[in-house]
Amino acid sequence: ASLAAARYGKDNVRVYKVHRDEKKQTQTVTEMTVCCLLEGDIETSYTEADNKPVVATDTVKNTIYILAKQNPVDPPELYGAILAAHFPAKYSHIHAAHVNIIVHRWTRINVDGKPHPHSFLRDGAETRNVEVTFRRNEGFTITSKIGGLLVLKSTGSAFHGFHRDEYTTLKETWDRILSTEVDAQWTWKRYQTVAQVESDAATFDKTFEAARKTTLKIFAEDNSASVQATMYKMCENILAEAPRVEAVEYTLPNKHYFEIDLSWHKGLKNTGKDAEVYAPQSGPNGLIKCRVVRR
Ligand SMILES: O=c1[nH]c(=O)c2nn[nH]c2[nH]1
Repeated sequence: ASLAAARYGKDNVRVYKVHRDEKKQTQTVTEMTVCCLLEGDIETSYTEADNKPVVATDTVKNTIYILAKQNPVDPPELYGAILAAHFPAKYSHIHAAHVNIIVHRWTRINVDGKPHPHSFLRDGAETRNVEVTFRRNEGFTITSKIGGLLVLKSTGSAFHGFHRDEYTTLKETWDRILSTEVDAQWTWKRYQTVAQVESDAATFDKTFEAARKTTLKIFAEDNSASVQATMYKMCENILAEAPRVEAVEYTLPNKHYFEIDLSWHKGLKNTGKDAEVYAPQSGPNGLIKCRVVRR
């Protein structure tokens, strides 16, 4: 047998950082969960029980905290790049690092119409995520993500004209509930240095906000012919708004809400245009994926 691939490190490293603006008497917080995995000349630690090449995962964890203290943690793309580049720079036998960051929501609380200086709420399980791979002599591959953005529309969604045969029972519909949990990501043109990533810092934030806004706008306004058709429009818009983005990928579960026929009860009408009470389904669910690139 031989080792075909190997990477190791620390996962689920929870990090909180506060920024205190003395002048404005306002504090800002960031909370994230970090995974950092290393690749390099580490084969003998697997094949010969030789621990000499092992930078301990505990050391990786310590490094995550130290670099969070010494560097900005926002945008996560920049902190991810600083962290990923650190290991090949520090350890000549480590050639690549893979960093995954999940940024959790702490939205500033508005009290009596005013943003509170140091109080926040977790308004949803939605996260902003980043995946950074740094490989010596190759630079950074950065992917930015929206995770877990749960949306529903009560109409404005149809699904008809699909293929029918002896396996098909699904009825066509011109008016259905559409609900999904948006998992969207966009991959940037390769960066060569941390300085180049830093020079684009504002672009990462701007693009995240634009992608989120576009997703919600198209979800709401598109008279959806299908999940496929609506998600393609989202991807097209993001590519148009972010010239440095090379590809956009969406993964959308179709979280079904089924009509409940109640006509057996005294002829109670609750289907078609009379449908009001539905059964939300945990599963099975549709799962629709796409990757859209520039022509
Ligand atoms: O939007 C949809 N796309 C599909 O492919 C599909 N299949 N069943 N329902 C569906 N809805």
